[in-house]
Amino acid sequence: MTNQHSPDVVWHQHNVSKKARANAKGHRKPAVLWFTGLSGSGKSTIANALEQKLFELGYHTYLLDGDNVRHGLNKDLGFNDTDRVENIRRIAEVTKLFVDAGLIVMTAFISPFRSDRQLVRQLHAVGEFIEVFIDTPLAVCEQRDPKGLYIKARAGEIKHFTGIDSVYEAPLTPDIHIKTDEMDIDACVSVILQYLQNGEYLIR
Ligand SMILES: Nc1ncnc2c1ncn2[C@@H]1O[C@H](COP(=O)(O)OS(=O)(=O)O)[C@@H](OP(=O)(O)O)[C@H]1O
Ligand SMILES: Nc1ncnc2c1ncn2[C@@H]1O[C@H](COP(=O)(O)OP(=O)(O)O)[C@@H](O)[C@H]1O
Repeated sequence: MTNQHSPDVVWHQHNVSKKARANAKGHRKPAVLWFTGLSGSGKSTIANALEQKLFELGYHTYLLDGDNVRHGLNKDLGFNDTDRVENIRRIAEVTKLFVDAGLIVMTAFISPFRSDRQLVRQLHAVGEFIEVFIDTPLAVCEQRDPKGLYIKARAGEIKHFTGIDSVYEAPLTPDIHIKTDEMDIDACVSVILQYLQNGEYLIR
């Protein structure tokens, strides 16, 4: 592994492995559940409910949320395409560290570009990246408008708003496909838990 800006920096191999860290937590294997979908689709709501469920079952989880990360690590970034790409690139690297720590990670970012989500998948080992498409029609998101952002975007007060004047590229083959206009929150969480159980991520 090389760093193009600092070719003399070498990668350190640690004595404690990712697998050992995961097993110490009683996990079978770490993973990142990468939620993607429009604003208001339900990413944060479902990821939160899922995290609570996993936490109650005794798993060590961490939830990275778009709004929160943009208050800290990515507070220098806006919503033009270049900044969104950099936003996802940094988050991807953070998820890699958390997965290396052996955790079950959840992320709730719009992550509108297919190519970026593909890059995140490639950053992780096979089976560690689970793309969760929170598939909610724009009209439903707009009706919900939990933060009042769509109304502002329609009024031209927010520029580059996803689904209005900025693109959202829906996943073509997501690992998990959730339609929130057809299932309540508990049912959405159950579908994801079932996937984790079937994939032998969970042992209890
Ligand atoms: N222009 C524009 N477009 C989309 N969203 C906007 C915008 N401006 C602010 N917000 C708020 O920021 C949240 C999305 O941030 P993300 O980091 O997830 O976006 S991205 O992945 O970089 O596209 C998003 O949060 P969610 O509603 O939870 O998706 C919005 O609350
Ligand atoms: N089945 C469902 N799954 C997720 N959210 C739902 C569902 N039905 C209604 N909602 C509501 O939709 C809104 C989704 O908002 P939020 O989770 O903040 O979306 P996002 O994080 O994608 O922007 C919340 O007000 C939530 O209560």
